[in-house]
Amino acid sequence: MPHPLTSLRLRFLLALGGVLLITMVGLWLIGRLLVLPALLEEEREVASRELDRLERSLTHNQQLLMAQVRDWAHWDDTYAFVQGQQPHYAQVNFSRSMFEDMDYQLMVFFDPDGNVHWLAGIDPASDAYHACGQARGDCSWAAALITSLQQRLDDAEEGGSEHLFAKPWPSLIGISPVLRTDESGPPRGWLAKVRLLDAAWKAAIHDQTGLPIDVEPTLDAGPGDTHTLVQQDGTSLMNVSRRLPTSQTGLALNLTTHMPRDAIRTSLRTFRYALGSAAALMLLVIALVLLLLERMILGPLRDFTRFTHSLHDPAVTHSTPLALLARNDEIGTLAREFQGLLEEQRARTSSLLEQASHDHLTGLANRRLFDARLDEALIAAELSGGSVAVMMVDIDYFKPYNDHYGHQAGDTCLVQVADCMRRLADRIEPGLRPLVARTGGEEFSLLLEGGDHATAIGVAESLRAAVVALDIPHVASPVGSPLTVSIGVASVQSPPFDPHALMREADLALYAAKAAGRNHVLDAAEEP
Ligand SMILES: Nc1nc2c(ncn2[C@@H]2O[C@H](COP(=O)(O)OP(=O)(O)OP(=O)(O)O)[C@@H](O)[C@H]2O)c(=O)[nH]1
Repeated sequence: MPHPLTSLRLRFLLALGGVLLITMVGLWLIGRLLVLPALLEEEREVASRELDRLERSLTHNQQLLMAQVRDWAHWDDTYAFVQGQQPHYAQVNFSRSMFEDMDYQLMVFFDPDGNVHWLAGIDPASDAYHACGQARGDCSWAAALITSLQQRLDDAEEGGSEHLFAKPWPSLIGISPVLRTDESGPPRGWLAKVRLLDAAWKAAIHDQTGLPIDVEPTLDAGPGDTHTLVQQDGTSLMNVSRRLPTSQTGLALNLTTHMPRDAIRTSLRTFRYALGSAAALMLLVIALVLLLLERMILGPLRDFTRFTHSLHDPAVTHSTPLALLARNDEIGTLAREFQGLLEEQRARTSSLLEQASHDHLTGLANRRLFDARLDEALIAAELSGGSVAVMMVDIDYFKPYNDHYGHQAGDTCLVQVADCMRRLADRIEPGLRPLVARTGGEEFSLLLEGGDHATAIGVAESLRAAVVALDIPHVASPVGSPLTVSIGVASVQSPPFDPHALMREADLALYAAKAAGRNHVLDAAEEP
């Protein structure tokens, strides 16, 4: 069994875990380096578009103011008023409520020399409405603003001029020359109207656009919009500002709004959700892959390993599990190849065992096998109280046979005698487990397990007669043709169950049989 740390399962788990990690890091990097910057860029673009909207609102307000200025300035009554006529003009047309309704902070009529002819407005500090002939006394709050206006009177052509002021207050300005109603001249002075970009104006813009707005004086216009992230009441907001140039040199207005970051938060949440889902999906896939790996590869490999391991036990003779052999995949091919090799190996082993234990000429058991079986039989007999009989069979005068008929014929003769012994053994009761062996050149032995002495003598006699019956000519035999054998018989049925002693007895009996004139069967008891 492989070490748990080197097992395929763990290595696959680590490899798939690595893939998951790399994928998640890759996705995270994609989110960080590509998605997030793109979302931020889009958020900035949206913020800039909102600023565009606010700027358009401001411009629209400016144009509206300008149109109102022109309406008033191109009017016969105004034309007369700035020339000192129309004594009730101011009283009839101007009041605090009119200023409030029209969102005017200040209206100033200038004479053709640029001097103030008349003015009216609401002091932003005291919120008091005053109308005056000069920017003094109750109207002194407007003096600085009027000075700025006077510097721009010359810019106002027939159609008038629009201005954005940063100081003294952020304000929209409209200036128009005073003409008759039919817009004929000559101009008799100027009319200027001022609308402050104050809290009321900001609230109105907020209502119109849905965007909070702030306008602050600042130094000079800067390039592009600036975006900053701020936390307000625990909520992340994006502040976006744009510097608008004013008519006042070196001064600008900072137009600012802030927007909730809902869109980017939603997108990021969606991205994180997608990331989490991808991770969960990959985990599921990994679990599934491991499960399939276990079922399709690791499980069968384990079965295979268990089987190959069991082959170390020589008693195991079964073949590769059928489930493995039946597979159509690579493991099936491996199992079939292995089974083929196993069968070849077993056949080779069996052939080697056969060669090692049998005589190649006659096919009978050889001495090694005979001795092994004799040892087993004696042990079994000793344990069970049984008996064992052996007989030694020797062809009479075989040397003369060889000399007379030749070695080849001698071989044939040996095979004939061996076959005769085999046939006889086949007829012996199987319970005696007869074993015929070629134990020497022209010497054979027969083992009977459990046969008593009389049975052994009977078998030996039958064998001697059977060889005679073969009628193999042996004209060179001193005892005369046909070929004969001499047999010595020995048996044991009580201790000691010694194989050497038993074989020596059989040998002595054989010697006695030969001495008795050959073609004889003698047992140990009958030896001289
Ligand atoms: N053809 C052949 N002869 C063999 C083989 N093995 C042994 N022999 C011969 O068997 C003969 C045995 O001769 P001996 O031991 O003198 O015995 P014997 O001539 O049979 O005499 P006794 O046994 O006393 O009857 C020898 O000539 C061996 O060469 C064999 O495999 N083939």
